[in-house]
Amino acid sequence: MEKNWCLSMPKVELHAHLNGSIRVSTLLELAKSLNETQKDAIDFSQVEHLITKCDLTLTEVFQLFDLIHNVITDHNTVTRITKEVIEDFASDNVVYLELRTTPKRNDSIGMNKRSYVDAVIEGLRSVSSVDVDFIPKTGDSKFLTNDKCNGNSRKRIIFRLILSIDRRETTEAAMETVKLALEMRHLGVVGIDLSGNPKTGEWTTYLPALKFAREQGLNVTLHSGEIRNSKEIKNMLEFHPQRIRHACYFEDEHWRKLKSSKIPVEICLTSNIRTFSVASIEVHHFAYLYKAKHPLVLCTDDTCVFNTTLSEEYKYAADSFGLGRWEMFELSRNAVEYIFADNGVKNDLRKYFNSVSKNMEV
Ligand SMILES: CNc1ncnc2c1ncn2[C@@H]1O[C@H](COP(=O)(O)O)[C@@H](O)[C@H]1O
Ligand SMILES: [Zn+2]
Repeated sequence: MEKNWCLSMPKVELHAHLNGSIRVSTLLELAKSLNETQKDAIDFSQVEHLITKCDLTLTEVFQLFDLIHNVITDHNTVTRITKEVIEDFASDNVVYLELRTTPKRNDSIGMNKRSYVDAVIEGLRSVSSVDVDFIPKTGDSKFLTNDKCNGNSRKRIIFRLILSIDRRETTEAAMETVKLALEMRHLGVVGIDLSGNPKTGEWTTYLPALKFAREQGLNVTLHSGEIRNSKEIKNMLEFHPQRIRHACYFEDEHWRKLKSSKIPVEICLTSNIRTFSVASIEVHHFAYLYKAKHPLVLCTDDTCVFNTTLSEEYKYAADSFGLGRWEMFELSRNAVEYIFADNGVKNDLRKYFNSVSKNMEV
Protein backbone atom coordinates (compact mmCIF):
# COMPACT_ATOMS: atom_id res chain seq x y z
CA MET A 1 0.00 0.00 0.00
CA GLU A 2 1.22 3.45 -0.84
CA LYS A 3 2.72 5.18 2.18
CA ASN A 4 0.82 8.43 2.10
CA TRP A 5 -2.51 7.37 0.67
CA CYS A 6 -4.46 10.13 2.41
CA LEU A 7 -2.42 12.63 0.43
CA SER A 8 -2.69 10.90 -2.93
CA MET A 9 -6.42 10.23 -2.57
CA PRO A 10 -8.64 12.77 -4.39
CA LYS A 11 -10.57 14.84 -1.87
CA VAL A 12 -13.45 17.29 -1.64
CA GLU A 13 -13.16 20.28 0.72
CA LEU A 14 -16.44 21.96 1.65
CA HIS A 15 -15.55 23.96 4.73
CA ALA A 16 -12.50 26.22 4.59
CA HIS A 17 -12.36 29.92 5.50
CA LEU A 18 -10.08 31.97 3.26
CA ASN A 19 -8.39 34.11 5.93
CA GLY A 20 -8.09 31.13 8.29
CA SER A 21 -6.34 29.16 5.55
CA ILE A 22 -3.66 31.74 4.70
CA ARG A 23 -0.19 30.21 4.30
CA VAL A 24 1.65 30.45 7.64
CA SER A 25 4.82 31.76 5.95
CA THR A 26 2.81 34.48 4.19
CA LEU A 27 1.08 35.53 7.39
CA LEU A 28 4.39 35.81 9.24
CA GLU A 29 6.03 37.67 6.34
CA LEU A 30 3.18 40.19 6.07
CA ALA A 31 2.83 40.64 9.84
CA LYS A 32 6.58 41.22 10.17
CA SER A 33 6.71 43.78 7.42
CA LEU A 34 3.65 45.60 8.80
CA ASN A 35 5.25 45.60 12.23
CA GLU A 36 8.42 47.15 10.78
CA THR A 37 6.62 49.91 8.88
CA GLN A 38 3.82 50.67 11.38
CA LYS A 39 4.80 49.65 14.88
CA ASP A 40 1.31 50.30 16.31
CA ALA A 41 -0.59 48.41 13.62
CA ILE A 42 0.18 44.92 14.85
CA ASP A 43 1.89 43.02 17.63
CA PHE A 44 4.08 40.59 15.68
CA SER A 45 5.04 38.55 18.73
CA GLN A 46 1.36 37.91 19.47
CA VAL A 47 0.80 36.60 15.90
CA GLU A 48 3.85 34.34 16.30
CA HIS A 49 2.69 33.18 19.72
CA LEU A 50 -0.87 32.30 18.63
CA ILE A 51 0.17 30.68 15.37
CA THR A 52 2.49 28.26 17.13
CA LYS A 53 0.26 27.52 20.13
CA CYS A 54 -0.97 23.90 20.25
CA ASP A 55 -4.34 24.47 21.85
CA LEU A 56 -6.33 27.63 21.34
CA THR A 57 -9.44 28.60 23.22
CA LEU A 58 -12.23 29.94 21.02
CA THR A 59 -11.44 33.41 22.37
CA GLU A 60 -7.81 33.06 21.21
CA VAL A 61 -8.95 31.76 17.81
CA PHE A 62 -10.99 34.90 17.29
CA GLN A 63 -8.10 37.08 18.55
CA LEU A 64 -5.97 35.45 15.87
CA PHE A 65 -8.61 36.18 13.21
CA ASP A 66 -8.59 39.85 14.28
CA LEU A 67 -4.79 39.90 13.88
CA ILE A 68 -5.02 38.22 10.46
CA HIS A 69 -7.64 40.75 9.39
CA ASN A 70 -5.32 43.57 10.54
CA VAL A 71 -2.68 42.21 8.16
CA ILE A 72 -4.89 41.35 5.15
CA THR A 73 -6.28 44.79 4.41
CA ASP A 74 -5.80 45.57 0.73
CA HIS A 75 -6.99 44.09 -2.56
CA ASN A 76 -3.58 42.83 -3.70
CA THR A 77 -3.08 40.89 -0.51
CA VAL A 78 -6.54 39.34 -0.75
CA THR A 79 -5.67 38.28 -4.31
CA ARG A 80 -2.33 36.85 -3.19
CA ILE A 81 -3.71 34.79 -0.31
CA THR A 82 -6.52 33.41 -2.48
CA LYS A 83 -4.01 32.28 -5.11
CA GLU A 84 -1.83 30.60 -2.49
CA VAL A 85 -4.72 28.92 -0.69
CA ILE A 86 -5.87 27.34 -3.96
CA GLU A 87 -2.35 26.19 -4.79
CA ASP A 88 -2.07 24.62 -1.35
CA PHE A 89 -5.38 22.75 -1.57
CA ALA A 90 -4.48 21.56 -5.08
CA SER A 91 -1.12 20.20 -3.84
CA ASP A 92 -3.06 18.33 -1.18
CA ASN A 93 -5.03 16.65 -3.99
CA VAL A 94 -8.27 18.47 -3.37
CA VAL A 95 -10.17 18.20 -6.66
CA TYR A 96 -13.21 20.23 -5.62
CA LEU A 97 -12.89 23.20 -3.25
CA GLU A 98 -15.68 25.30 -1.78
CA LEU A 99 -13.95 28.20 -0.09
CA ARG A 100 -15.82 30.68 2.04
CA THR A 101 -14.98 34.22 2.98
CA THR A 102 -16.62 37.25 4.59
CA PRO A 103 -16.77 40.20 2.16
CA LYS A 104 -15.20 43.18 3.92
CA ARG A 105 -15.11 46.96 3.79
CA ASN A 106 -12.05 49.07 4.31
CA ASP A 107 -13.11 52.64 3.60
CA SER A 108 -9.59 54.03 4.02
CA ILE A 109 -8.47 52.29 0.82
CA GLY A 110 -11.81 52.28 -1.00
CA MET A 111 -12.54 48.60 -0.40
CA ASN A 112 -16.17 47.54 -0.35
CA LYS A 113 -17.76 44.09 -0.25
CA ARG A 114 -17.92 43.92 -4.05
CA SER A 115 -14.30 44.96 -4.60
CA TYR A 116 -13.18 42.50 -1.91
CA VAL A 117 -14.87 39.59 -3.73
CA ASP A 118 -13.49 40.89 -7.05
CA ALA A 119 -10.02 40.64 -5.50
CA VAL A 120 -10.76 37.02 -4.53
CA ILE A 121 -11.84 36.28 -8.12
CA GLU A 122 -8.65 37.94 -9.34
CA GLY A 123 -6.77 35.47 -7.13
CA LEU A 124 -8.49 32.57 -8.90
CA ARG A 125 -7.49 33.96 -12.27
CA SER A 126 -3.89 34.45 -11.20
CA VAL A 127 -3.22 30.80 -10.30
CA SER A 128 -0.87 29.42 -12.93
CA SER A 129 0.38 26.14 -11.49
CA VAL A 130 -3.04 24.43 -11.74
CA ASP A 131 -6.13 24.97 -13.85
CA VAL A 132 -8.92 26.49 -11.76
CA ASP A 133 -12.46 25.85 -12.98
CA PHE A 134 -14.69 28.40 -11.28
CA ILE A 135 -17.08 29.62 -13.97
CA PRO A 136 -20.28 27.52 -14.01
CA LYS A 137 -20.84 25.94 -17.41
CA THR A 138 -23.80 24.29 -19.02
CA GLY A 139 -23.45 20.61 -19.83
CA ASP A 140 -20.68 18.21 -18.92
CA SER A 141 -17.31 19.91 -18.67
CA LYS A 142 -15.26 16.70 -18.37
CA PHE A 143 -13.06 18.95 -16.38
CA LEU A 144 -11.21 16.39 -14.38
CA THR A 145 -10.29 14.11 -17.25
CA ASN A 146 -6.62 14.61 -17.92
CA ASP A 147 -5.91 17.02 -20.69
CA LYS A 148 -2.73 15.82 -22.29
CA CYS A 149 -0.95 18.74 -23.81
CA ASN A 150 2.47 18.01 -25.31
CA GLY A 151 2.58 14.93 -23.13
CA ASN A 152 2.03 16.90 -19.91
CA SER A 153 -1.11 16.53 -17.85
CA ARG A 154 -1.95 19.56 -15.76
CA LYS A 155 -3.49 19.41 -12.34
CA ARG A 156 -7.01 20.83 -12.13
CA ILE A 157 -9.28 21.94 -9.33
CA ILE A 158 -12.96 22.82 -9.44
CA PHE A 159 -13.63 25.86 -7.28
CA ARG A 160 -16.81 27.43 -5.90
CA LEU A 161 -17.22 30.35 -3.52
CA ILE A 162 -19.47 30.79 -0.49
CA LEU A 163 -19.93 34.25 1.01
CA SER A 164 -19.99 34.40 4.81
CA ILE A 165 -21.98 36.62 7.10
CA ASP A 166 -20.10 37.44 10.31
CA ARG A 167 -22.13 37.36 13.54
CA ARG A 168 -20.88 40.88 14.29
CA GLU A 169 -22.69 42.29 11.24
CA THR A 170 -26.08 44.03 11.00
CA THR A 171 -29.16 42.71 9.20
CA GLU A 172 -28.52 45.26 6.43
CA ALA A 173 -24.88 44.23 5.98
CA ALA A 174 -25.97 40.58 5.79
CA MET A 175 -28.56 41.44 3.17
CA GLU A 176 -25.86 43.27 1.18
CA THR A 177 -23.76 40.07 1.22
CA VAL A 178 -26.68 37.98 -0.02
CA LYS A 179 -27.40 40.45 -2.85
CA LEU A 180 -23.73 40.38 -3.79
CA ALA A 181 -23.77 36.57 -3.87
CA LEU A 182 -26.77 36.70 -6.21
CA GLU A 183 -25.02 39.19 -8.50
CA MET A 184 -21.92 36.99 -8.60
CA ARG A 185 -23.51 33.61 -9.28
CA HIS A 186 -22.09 33.63 -12.81
CA LEU A 187 -18.62 33.78 -11.21
CA GLY A 188 -19.20 30.65 -9.17
CA VAL A 189 -20.74 31.98 -5.95
CA VAL A 190 -22.97 29.13 -4.77
CA GLY A 191 -24.02 29.85 -1.23
CA ILE A 192 -24.17 31.79 2.02
CA ASP A 193 -22.61 30.87 5.34
CA LEU A 194 -23.25 32.21 8.83
CA SER A 195 -20.06 32.18 10.88
CA GLY A 196 -18.07 34.28 13.34
CA ASN A 197 -17.66 34.14 17.09
CA PRO A 198 -20.58 32.01 18.34
CA LYS A 199 -20.58 34.00 21.59
CA THR A 200 -21.46 37.14 19.61
CA GLY A 201 -24.85 38.28 18.34
CA GLU A 202 -28.14 36.52 17.74
CA TRP A 203 -28.60 34.37 14.67
CA THR A 204 -32.16 35.73 14.28
CA THR A 205 -30.56 39.05 13.21
CA TYR A 206 -29.63 37.26 9.97
CA LEU A 207 -32.84 35.32 9.40
CA PRO A 208 -34.30 37.81 6.89
CA ALA A 209 -31.10 37.63 4.82
CA LEU A 210 -30.84 33.83 5.12
CA LYS A 211 -34.49 33.39 4.12
CA PHE A 212 -34.02 35.71 1.17
CA ALA A 213 -30.92 33.78 0.10
CA ARG A 214 -32.86 30.56 0.15
CA GLU A 215 -35.86 32.01 -1.71
CA GLN A 216 -33.48 33.15 -4.42
CA GLY A 217 -32.00 29.65 -4.80
CA LEU A 218 -28.72 30.13 -2.94
CA ASN A 219 -27.53 27.30 -0.69
CA VAL A 220 -27.20 28.03 3.01
CA THR A 221 -24.76 26.51 5.51
CA LEU A 222 -24.75 27.46 9.19
CA HIS A 223 -22.17 27.19 11.96
CA SER A 224 -24.26 25.57 14.66
CA GLY A 225 -23.52 24.11 18.08
CA GLU A 226 -19.95 25.36 18.49
CA ILE A 227 -20.96 26.37 22.00
CA ARG A 228 -23.88 25.29 24.19
CA ASN A 229 -27.00 27.11 22.98
CA SER A 230 -29.90 24.70 22.85
CA LYS A 231 -32.52 27.13 21.57
CA GLU A 232 -30.35 28.42 18.75
CA ILE A 233 -29.41 24.89 17.64
CA LYS A 234 -33.08 23.84 17.63
CA ASN A 235 -34.14 26.88 15.60
CA MET A 236 -31.26 26.45 13.16
CA LEU A 237 -32.26 22.83 12.55
CA GLU A 238 -35.86 23.95 11.99
CA PHE A 239 -34.61 26.43 9.39
CA HIS A 240 -33.25 23.36 7.59
CA PRO A 241 -30.03 24.67 6.01
CA GLN A 242 -28.43 22.62 3.19
CA ARG A 243 -25.48 21.82 5.45
CA ILE A 244 -24.43 22.36 9.04
CA ARG A 245 -21.03 22.77 10.67
CA HIS A 246 -19.78 21.70 14.12
CA ALA A 247 -22.72 20.04 15.91
CA CYS A 248 -20.46 19.79 18.97
CA TYR A 249 -22.99 20.76 21.62
CA PHE A 250 -25.98 18.91 20.22
CA GLU A 251 -28.32 17.25 22.71
CA ASP A 252 -30.54 14.17 22.22
CA GLU A 253 -33.40 16.21 20.79
CA HIS A 254 -31.01 17.85 18.28
CA TRP A 255 -29.49 14.53 17.19
CA ARG A 256 -32.98 13.16 16.55
CA LYS A 257 -33.91 16.19 14.49
CA LEU A 258 -30.61 16.18 12.62
CA LYS A 259 -30.84 12.49 11.74
CA SER A 260 -34.42 12.66 10.54
CA SER A 261 -33.64 15.78 8.49
CA LYS A 262 -30.54 14.16 6.90
CA ILE A 263 -28.79 17.55 6.87
CA PRO A 264 -25.12 16.82 6.00
CA VAL A 265 -22.60 17.75 8.69
CA GLU A 266 -19.24 19.37 7.91
CA ILE A 267 -16.82 17.83 10.41
CA CYS A 268 -13.55 19.55 11.33
CA LEU A 269 -11.81 17.21 13.79
CA THR A 270 -8.64 19.17 14.58
CA SER A 271 -10.55 22.43 14.91
CA ASN A 272 -13.02 20.85 17.38
CA ILE A 273 -10.29 19.22 19.46
CA ARG A 274 -7.89 22.15 19.50
CA THR A 275 -10.59 24.60 20.56
CA PHE A 276 -11.87 22.20 23.25
CA SER A 277 -15.32 22.14 21.61
CA VAL A 278 -15.10 18.35 21.94
CA ALA A 279 -13.29 16.88 24.99
CA SER A 280 -11.29 14.24 23.10
CA ILE A 281 -11.19 12.47 19.76
CA GLU A 282 -12.52 9.28 21.41
CA VAL A 283 -15.83 10.97 22.16
CA HIS A 284 -16.09 12.94 18.93
CA HIS A 285 -19.55 12.70 17.30
CA PHE A 286 -17.93 11.66 14.01
CA ALA A 287 -18.08 8.01 15.18
CA TYR A 288 -21.74 8.28 16.20
CA LEU A 289 -22.81 9.88 12.92
CA TYR A 290 -20.61 7.61 10.80
CA LYS A 291 -22.15 4.50 12.40
CA ALA A 292 -25.62 5.94 11.85
CA LYS A 293 -24.67 6.45 8.16
CA HIS A 294 -25.54 10.13 8.49
CA PRO A 295 -24.20 12.35 5.64
CA LEU A 296 -20.76 13.59 6.69
CA VAL A 297 -17.92 15.52 5.12
CA LEU A 298 -14.43 15.84 6.60
CA CYS A 299 -13.12 19.41 6.32
CA THR A 300 -10.27 21.58 7.63
CA ASP A 301 -11.99 24.83 8.78
CA ASP A 302 -8.79 26.91 8.99
CA THR A 303 -5.59 25.20 7.83
CA CYS A 304 -3.42 28.06 9.09
CA VAL A 305 -5.02 28.53 12.49
CA PHE A 306 -5.16 24.79 13.22
CA ASN A 307 -1.97 23.83 11.40
CA THR A 308 -3.60 21.09 9.37
CA THR A 309 -4.40 19.91 5.84
CA LEU A 310 -7.30 17.88 4.49
CA SER A 311 -5.01 14.84 4.09
CA GLU A 312 -4.09 15.15 7.74
CA GLU A 313 -7.77 15.31 8.70
CA TYR A 314 -8.34 12.10 6.71
CA LYS A 315 -5.39 10.43 8.40
CA TYR A 316 -6.61 11.61 11.81
CA ALA A 317 -10.05 10.08 11.18
CA ALA A 318 -8.61 6.85 9.75
CA ASP A 319 -6.26 6.38 12.72
CA SER A 320 -8.76 7.45 15.39
CA PHE A 321 -11.77 5.48 14.19
CA GLY A 322 -10.02 2.47 12.65
CA LEU A 323 -11.09 3.19 9.08
CA GLY A 324 -9.20 1.79 6.11
CA ARG A 325 -8.23 3.21 2.78
CA TRP A 326 -11.42 2.11 1.02
CA GLU A 327 -13.71 3.53 3.74
CA MET A 328 -11.87 6.84 3.57
CA PHE A 329 -12.16 6.87 -0.20
CA GLU A 330 -15.91 6.27 0.10
CA LEU A 331 -16.16 9.13 2.60
CA SER A 332 -14.43 11.40 0.11
CA ARG A 333 -16.54 10.17 -2.79
CA ASN A 334 -19.78 10.64 -0.82
CA ALA A 335 -18.90 14.28 -0.17
CA VAL A 336 -19.63 14.90 -3.86
CA GLU A 337 -23.34 14.41 -3.08
CA TYR A 338 -23.32 17.41 -0.71
CA ILE A 339 -21.50 20.00 -2.82
CA PHE A 340 -23.28 23.25 -3.69
CA ALA A 341 -22.25 23.27 -7.36
CA ASP A 342 -24.76 22.19 -10.00
CA ASN A 343 -25.56 18.68 -11.25
CA GLY A 344 -23.15 19.00 -14.18
CA VAL A 345 -20.23 19.36 -11.76
CA LYS A 346 -21.65 16.61 -9.53
CA ASN A 347 -21.81 14.24 -12.49
CA ASP A 348 -18.27 15.07 -13.57
CA LEU A 349 -17.01 14.39 -10.06
CA ARG A 350 -18.98 11.15 -9.75
CA LYS A 351 -17.43 9.94 -13.01
CA TYR A 352 -14.00 11.02 -11.90
CA PHE A 353 -14.25 9.24 -8.55
CA ASN A 354 -15.55 6.10 -10.29
CA SER A 355 -12.65 6.19 -12.70
CA VAL A 356 -10.06 6.30 -9.90
CA SER A 357 -11.88 3.92 -7.54
CA LYS A 358 -10.07 0.81 -8.80
CA ASN A 359 -6.75 2.31 -7.67
CA MET A 360 -8.15 2.65 -4.16
CA GLU A 361 -9.09 -0.96 -3.57
CA VAL A 362 -6.61 -2.60 -1.26
C1 LIG B 1 -13.03 27.90 14.57
N1 LIG B 1 -14.35 27.92 14.15
C2 LIG B 1 -15.00 28.97 13.56
N2 LIG B 1 -16.23 29.29 14.04
C3 LIG B 1 -16.90 30.33 13.55
N3 LIG B 1 -16.43 31.13 12.57
C4 LIG B 1 -15.22 30.85 12.05
C5 LIG B 1 -14.46 29.75 12.50
N4 LIG B 1 -13.33 29.71 11.78
C6 LIG B 1 -13.38 30.78 10.92
N5 LIG B 1 -14.51 31.49 11.11
C7 LIG B 1 -14.96 32.73 10.41
O1 LIG B 1 -14.13 32.95 9.27
C8 LIG B 1 -13.44 34.22 9.38
C9 LIG B 1 -12.07 34.11 8.74
O2 LIG B 1 -12.17 33.95 7.36
P1 LIG B 1 -12.68 35.10 6.35
O3 LIG B 1 -12.21 36.42 6.88
O4 LIG B 1 -14.19 35.01 6.31
O5 LIG B 1 -12.04 34.76 5.04
C10 LIG B 1 -13.43 34.48 10.87
O6 LIG B 1 -13.27 35.86 11.14
C11 LIG B 1 -14.78 33.93 11.33
O7 LIG B 1 -15.81 34.87 11.07
ZN1 LIG C 1 -15.92 27.25 10.14
